Order: sequence, then C-alpha cells, then structure tokens
Amino acid sequence: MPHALIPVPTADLVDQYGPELRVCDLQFRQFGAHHSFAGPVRTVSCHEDNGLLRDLLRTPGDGHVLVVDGGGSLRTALVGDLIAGAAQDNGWGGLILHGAVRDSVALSGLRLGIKALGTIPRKSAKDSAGAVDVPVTFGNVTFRPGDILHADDDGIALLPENT
Ligand SMILES: O=C([O-])CC(=O)C(=O)O
Repeated sequence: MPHALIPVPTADLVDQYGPELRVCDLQFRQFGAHHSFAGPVRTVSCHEDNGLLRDLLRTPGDGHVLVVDGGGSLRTALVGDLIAGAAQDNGWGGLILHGAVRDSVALSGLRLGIKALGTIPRKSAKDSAGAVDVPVTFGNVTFRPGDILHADDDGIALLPENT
C-alpha cells in the first residue's frame, strides 16, 4: 500500500492546524476493525446504486480512502461484506460512506476502516449510475481526489491543501 499513511488523532490535527483543518460535521458510525485510518482520497458519487464503487474496490487501492457520497440515503446499503472484503483484499485504506452498509457483523471483522451513517439490509442497484473521482460535499466539507484524510473515533478531517 504505497500511499498508506499513519493515522494521526483527529483531535491532535485540530490542535495543530486550527480552523485550517477541514472537519466533517456529520456523525458517522464505525463498522470496520480499523477505527483509525488515513490516506489520500478517491471518490464516488451515486444514489442507491453501488455498481461504480463495487468495480473500483475490485482494483488496487494502494492505501487510498474511498469517500462515497450516496446522498445520505439510508434506504439501500452501498457496501456489504463482499464489497468491503474486496476493498480489504485490494489494499484500500478505508471507506467513508455517506449512506448505509449491511452485513455489519461481518464488516466488524475486516481489517479496514469503514465509516457509514447506518445500516439497512436492502441491496443497492448495480446500474453503475454516478461518477468516479468528482468532488463530493457533505457535512460542510468538500472531498476532492488527492485530499489527505484522517479518520478515527472522534471524526473525519482533511488536511489543509498544500501540506
Ligand atoms: O452486493 C451488494 O450490494 C452489497 C453486498 O451485499 C455486499 O457487498 O456483500
């Protein structure tokens, strides 16, 4: 995982960077075994359709953190144990899902960071509607490909640009 980064506590990053640190305002739950994780961002934007992120997570992650803006929908799960297992096996550093997961018991055993809003057993569509590596915005933060993200039990933070 060439791009994997050692996570720094998000509270320490706030103390270091002050208001320059971009902190996501939403409350997420932890679903993976790795509660602290960090890496450069890649993104997917989609709505109740996980075809794009499923295909992306089957490719080498090189320590990247995939940030998925599912519009906050809790109606269908964006990720379950198969997709998250592929992410783990392909060296992704973590997943931030502005949406829901399923198979939460199995997810808790994966060596991966997984933050999502909640759970739902219903599947997503697989039409691959949406976009990859576009800027996505939620929780008053815009996540862009290449941003450096740190996440832990306190929250999600993006380092200031040019650091
Ligand atoms: O296939 C899906 O939509 C999600 C899922 O259940 C899995 O990743 O195992």
